Amino acid sequence: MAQAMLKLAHPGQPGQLSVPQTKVLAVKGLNKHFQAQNNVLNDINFDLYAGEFVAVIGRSGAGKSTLLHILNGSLPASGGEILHYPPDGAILDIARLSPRQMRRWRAQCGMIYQDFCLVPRLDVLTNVLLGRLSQTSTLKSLFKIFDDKDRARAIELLQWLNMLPHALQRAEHLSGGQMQRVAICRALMQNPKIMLADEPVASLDPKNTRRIMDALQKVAENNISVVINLHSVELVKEYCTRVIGIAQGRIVYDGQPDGLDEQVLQILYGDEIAQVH
Ligand SMILES: Nc1ncnc2c1ncn2[C@@H]1O[C@H](COP(=O)(O)OP(=O)(O)OP(=O)(O)O)[C@@H](O)[C@H]1O
Repeated sequence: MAQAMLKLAHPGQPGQLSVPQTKVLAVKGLNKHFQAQNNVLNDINFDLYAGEFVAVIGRSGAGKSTLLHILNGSLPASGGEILHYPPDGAILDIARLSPRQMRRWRAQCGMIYQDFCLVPRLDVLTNVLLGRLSQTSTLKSLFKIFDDKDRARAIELLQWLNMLPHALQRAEHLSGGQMQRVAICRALMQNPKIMLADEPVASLDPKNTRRIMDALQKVAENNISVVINLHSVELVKEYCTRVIGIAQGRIVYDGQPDGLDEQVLQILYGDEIAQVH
C-alpha cells in the first residue's frame, strides 16, 4: 500500500537557523529487493546534513537495518543513488564505487551494532585501535602494530567517553553499556563523517541506554551525522534532531521529533503502537 508522506521538514531550509547546513549525503530514489522479497525499500529520498542526530523508526521488518547497511556499503542497493559530498573533492555515488573506493567510504562511515562486535579476549585499548585497521597496512594490522599517534587518539577517545579506567581490561569483562562505548570509540578511530547505529541500545538497561544516547549526542555535537535505528519514541523525542519514519519500505514521515503525534505513530506502527510508548 502506497502511503503519502505526512510531513517533510527540509533540513537547511531558510528560516530554520538552528538546523545544520552542510550536506553530507543525498539519497535519491533508493530501492532494495532481495531475491526472496521484493520492495524491501521503495523510492527512499532524503538528504543528510553534518551534525544531525537522525532516528530511523518503524515497525519490525520496515526496512530500517537494510537502509543502514546500504548506506554503509555492506549491502548493495537495487536501484537509485547515494551521493556523498566530501568537504574537499568530487561527489561520490556510494552505489557505484570500486572496491578500493568502497574501503575508503566505509572508513568515512562508522557503524555500531546491537551486539557491539568487539573481540572479547582483547583488551579495551586494542579493541579501539582495531578501528584503524582499514587505514593500516596489512602487515601492521596482522601483528596489531599501531603507532603512537593512534594510541594517543584511542586513549583520548576512551577518556572522552569515560572508559579510560578500563583500557587494559579484557572486553569480555565489561558491561553491555561499557562495551557499546568502546564500540563507539572504535568507530571514531576512523574519523568518520557519519556514524550509523543499528539498534545500539536494544540490549541495554535504562541507565546504560541513556549513557549510549548521551555518547551519540556528543558525537553529533562534534559535527558527525548520526543515524540511529530506534524502537523507543520517547528516546527519539528526547535526543534526536530529526526523525525518518519508514513503513513497508517507504518513508512516510521526515521531520521534527515533536511532530510524531498519534496519527503518525498509527501509520508507522499500526497495531504495534502500544509497544513504542
Ligand atoms: N538478506 C536478506 N534476504 C532476504 N530478505 C531480507 C534480508 N535482509 C532483510 N530482509 C527482509 O527485509 C525486510 C526488512 O528487514 P530489516 O531488517 O531491514 O527490517 P527492520 O526494520 O530493521 O526490522 P527490525 O526492527 O526487526 O530489525 C524484512 O522483511 C526482512 O525479512
